[in-house]
Parts: sequence; structure tokens; C-alpha cells
Amino acid sequence: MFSLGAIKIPTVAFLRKQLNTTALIEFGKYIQKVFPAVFSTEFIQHEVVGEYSYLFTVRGSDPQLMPYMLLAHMDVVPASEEGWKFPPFSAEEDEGYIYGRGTLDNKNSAIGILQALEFLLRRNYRPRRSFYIGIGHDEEVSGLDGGKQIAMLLQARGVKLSFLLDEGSGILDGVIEGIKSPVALIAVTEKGSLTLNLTVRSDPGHSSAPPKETSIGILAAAVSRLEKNPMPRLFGYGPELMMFEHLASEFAFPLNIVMKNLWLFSPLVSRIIERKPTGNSMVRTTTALTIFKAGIKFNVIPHLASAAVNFRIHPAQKVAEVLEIVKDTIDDDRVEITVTEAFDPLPISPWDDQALGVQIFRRTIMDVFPHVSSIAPGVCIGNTDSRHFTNLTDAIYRFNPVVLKADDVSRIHGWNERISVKDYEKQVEFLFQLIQNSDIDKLPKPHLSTHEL
Ligand SMILES: CCCCCCCC/C=C\CCCCCCCC(=O)N[C@@H](CC(N)=O)C(=O)O
Ligand SMILES: [Zn+2]
Ligand SMILES: [Zn+2]
Repeated sequence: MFSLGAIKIPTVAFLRKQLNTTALIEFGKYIQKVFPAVFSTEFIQHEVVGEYSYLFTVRGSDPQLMPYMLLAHMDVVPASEEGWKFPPFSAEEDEGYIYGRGTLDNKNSAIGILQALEFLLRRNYRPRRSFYIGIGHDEEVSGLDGGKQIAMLLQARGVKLSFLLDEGSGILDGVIEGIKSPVALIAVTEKGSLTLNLTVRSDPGHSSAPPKETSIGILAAAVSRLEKNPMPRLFGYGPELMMFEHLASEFAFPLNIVMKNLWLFSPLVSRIIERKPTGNSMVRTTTALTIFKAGIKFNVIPHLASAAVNFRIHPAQKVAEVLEIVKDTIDDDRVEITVTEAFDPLPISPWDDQALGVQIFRRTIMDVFPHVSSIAPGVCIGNTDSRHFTNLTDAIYRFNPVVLKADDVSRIHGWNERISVKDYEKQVEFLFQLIQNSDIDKLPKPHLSTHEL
């Protein structure tokens, strides 16, 4: 059963230096209380990193086996009191669901991993393969003080990982139009990100004698141009090509033929899938207008107007290219553009018969979710703490073992985030099984089944 107390602790991250540190400390105390075996077992070392994050080192019995890592985070995005069926930090149970901020992103993983390990320890289990567990405290605001510090600490210790598993994708059931059965998408990369601050300055004055153009009007026109001119379609130039090829047999005729021949049909397919926001995020670098600030009084022409625009960069594009397109689209020197944050899409992790992590995930998914009809490589449309671990391994995977239905995706960072009790139990079962399956020292034989690889 989900430790409901974890959801009730409001570990909200507003900005990098605006965290609810009281709640973060409480979360640390909470996990020590509910997972006593994890914190007292002789072969498990726990450390607090960056003041609030946790790093667990679980020493396996066979030092020859290269360790792996499980990553999650305890912080959550803010939640408004309105719009929710139940208050976001009440952990209310209703018709088999637990409601609350963090139930999908990402206390389900943080608690789920520790819960699975606690169960194993109570059965006197000791793993053969060592592994690390990282529970970050600031993932939602960059991960620089939590996840990144854990990565740097491990790097300083000379640690290399055989693979790393973080949040960022899931088992999609009815999310991809045309696919009826649930499919597991394990993201092999995540999109890059670019956040720009746009500023326009103009002379302030009395609203009774306004100039032809004001800072607000100039800025509004600029951001509107960005919204009306989406970034180019790049569908088929990144790993989403692999994803749809793997999923082709899931579509009914004639779509299965179309998906098998994306070299020919990708322009057509991209026009169809871009109609929905999640589909659009697979097709191109997305443009999101997220902040707009100007004015203080109805009869004062403001001197300053500013806006923030956040782009999530398609794996086939780079920051520099997006910036050039933005400048060309705005095409107005009065709009000052400054870069707030920028990084390229993450490297693509291996997806082949030699990829140990993939083979272990595949086997575990088949054990725990037998109704999943395909397992395919995907793209994480957001960002995760795993992006700080590229110096430790090239095998980074993003997959939350939870079934997401069409309306669940918008609950993440939105209203009424929830997880069913059954789905949470499945997540713990997956992690319980994954830890044991990771003890193999060589790859399992290819499985004879209809599952895709
Ligand atoms: C053709 C349709 C394919 C649809 C694929 C959509 C798959 C959606 C499944 C799950 C959604 C997962 C959400 C991504 C996790 C992002 C984690 C996050 O919120 N990160 C923040 C903070 C950060 N680390 O930067 C973010 O802003 O990205
Ligand atoms: Zn998250
Ligand atoms: Zn999030």
C-alpha cells in the first residue's frame, strides 16, 4: 500500500532557491521511519547529499558485476487548491485511486523503490549486483543541487554504471491514437530545452496620449509570431522513428503499413499526430509561452514588458539552430532576447541485444505486465535528473512502470494527479522483480514471444 504520509508532505519546489525545506527535511525523517530495514542494513550505506537528497549504496555480494542505478525525486511542482477533486496534499482515497501531487511525479517511484527494497530485505535478500538509489530534492527546478550533486559525488568516486533507470515515460494505454493495447515506451533520450527571456523597453507615459506602439504591443506581437510559426516538423529524424517502427504491428490495416514505411509516409503521419499536444511534442521542437509580465496601472504606459518562452528541443535539433529560428521569426530588434537556460537533447542510449538494462526491463515488464503487447524505445518529452548522469553511463533509460491512460498525462503537473492502488502495487512489484532480475551476470536468452524489441 502507498505510504500516504509521503503524499501529505508538501515538498513543493517553486524556484531553484525557493524550496519548502521544512517539508524536505520531514520527508527524509519519514522515509527513515517507514523503511527501517533500508536504513539499518549493514550492506546499505545512506548519505544525505546537497542537504536534502538521498543516496543509497546497496553493496551486492559479487563485486565483479557492474552496478546500476535507480533514480527518483521527492520534490513536486506547486498545486493550486482549486480545480482538484480533493486537496492536493490530502492523499485522499476515492474509488480505488489515491489523489495528490506527486502520486505520479514522482513520489510513486521514490517510495516504490524503497518499499521494494524494504520487502526484499525483510525476506533476507542480498543482491549479487550492487546498485545505487538516488532520491533528488530539486528535480522540478533543475536538479542542480540534488541529482547533479549525487552524480558528481559518484563520479568523484570513480563509479561507472551498467545502466540507469529514471522517470520520464510509461505504459501507454489508449494514449497513442490507433493503438488499442497497452504499450511500454522506454525513453532512450530526452528532449533538449531552451528558455528565453524576451524584453521590450519603450518610453513610459500617460495612457491618454499613447504612442502608436507600446512595449506590451511589440512584445505581444513577437510572442504571437512564435506561437503562430511552430518550429519545423522533424518527425522521422530522431528516435521517434524507431519508436513507431517498433509499434507498427500494433496499428490496424492500413496504418500498420504506413508506420512500417515512415521513410515514405512521415510527412503525412506527422500532420496527423501533431494535432494533439503529446503527438506534437514528438514531431517538433515545441514552443511554450509561459510567463508574460507588464504594466502596473491602467492609465500608465509601462516602460517594460517581458516574457519567458520555453522550447523543448527535438532530438534532431540543437540549441543554436532553435535560437537562429527564433531570431528570424521575431525579426524585431526592439525585442531583446536573453538565454535563461539551454541544453541540447540528450544522447541516445543503446537499444539492442547487448543492452543489459533493456533486456532486464523487457524481462521484468513481461513478468509483471503480461498484458503489455509491445516494448519500444521512446523519447521523453520533458527533462529528468538522469540528464546529469551522462558521465557515469551511456545507458540511461526513462520509464515509470505505471499504466497511463489518455487523461492521465495531463494530470502530471496538472489537476487531480492520482494513481490507483492497484497501479502503485504493480509499480512496487516491478521494482521488486527488477532488483532480482538485475542479479543475472549475462543477458537472458531472447524470449520467444510477440513482444517487440
Ligand atoms: C504520439 C504520442 C506519443 C506520446 C508520448 C507521450 C508520453 C507521455 C508519458 C509520460 C509523460 C512523462 C512526463 C515527462 C516527465 C518529465 C519530468 C518533469 O516534469 N521534468 C521537469 C523538470 C526538469 N527536470 O526539467 C520538466 O520541466 O521537464
Ligand atoms: Zn518528475
Ligand atoms: Zn515533474
